[in-house]
Amino acid sequence: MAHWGYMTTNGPSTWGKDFPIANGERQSPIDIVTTAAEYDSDVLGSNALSTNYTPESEVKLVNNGHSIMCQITKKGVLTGGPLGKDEYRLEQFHLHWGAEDNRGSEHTVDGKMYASELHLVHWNASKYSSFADAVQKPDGLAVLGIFITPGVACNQFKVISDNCGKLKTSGAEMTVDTTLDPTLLLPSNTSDYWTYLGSLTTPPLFESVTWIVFKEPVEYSKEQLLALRNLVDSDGNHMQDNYRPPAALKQRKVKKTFT
Ligand SMILES: C[C@@H](CNC(=O)c1ccc(S(N)(=O)=O)cc1)Cn1ccc2ccccc21
Ligand SMILES: [Zn+2]
Repeated sequence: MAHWGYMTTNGPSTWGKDFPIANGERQSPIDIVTTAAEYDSDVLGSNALSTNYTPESEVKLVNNGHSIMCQITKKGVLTGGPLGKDEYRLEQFHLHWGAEDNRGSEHTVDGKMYASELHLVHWNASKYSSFADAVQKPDGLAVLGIFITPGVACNQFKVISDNCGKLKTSGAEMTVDTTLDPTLLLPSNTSDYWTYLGSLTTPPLFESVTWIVFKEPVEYSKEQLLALRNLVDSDGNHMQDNYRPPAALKQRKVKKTFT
């Protein structure tokens, strides 16, 4: 089978051929209709979402052919909010972006697309033994979605944007000898978010993700966004517009932690 991607010939509209779950009941991303989201005080009340990440002492970057990914080696824990007492372990983070600032995010807010979307991927270490074990379980994964909008540079993201040029080709990997604190990639307000049950947004599209999408976007500079657009994908083209459009909400409710 032609490897999946984001071109006309192998993009999101073709994924259902090899991955029938593409038309499933809990697919991601979705359009977040803000007026339809339900305020849920017990999601907020019982225990606030909390992150406890250990800064990486070196940064392992991989161009995996459809995004740039940072592999996490230190212990980082996400818990609380919709995750209850379960502790989810940070595994990796990566991004999706557009060829221009008017598109690139996967989730949309009342139809609005942001220039990019950062995903911090976690797996349920309270219930499963590894990422591979958790990846197909309905409560296996939790992903933090952070909207990115053009503005001032994000200092913590510099180690990635400054090295995209060296990760040009698909399969390229590198280790940068510098620290990175994933906490500093999050927006300042991590209390206000939407949450719903969804899936991986790329094949195999497993329906195993509790999504937590922050309301407040983070700013990256134009140069940082341009660095992403200069990456090359597995077909040797510029890696851009690597986002899946919103899937049907079907019988799901989106919850929000703010009024
Ligand atoms: C999950 C795939 C690899 N994909 C991901 O890990 C992944 C993570 C997050 C997102 S997103 N954009 O939703 O945040 C998308 C994909 C590997 N893989 C394929 C089959 C398979 C079977 C067992 C273990 C791993 C397996
Ligand atoms: Zn993603």
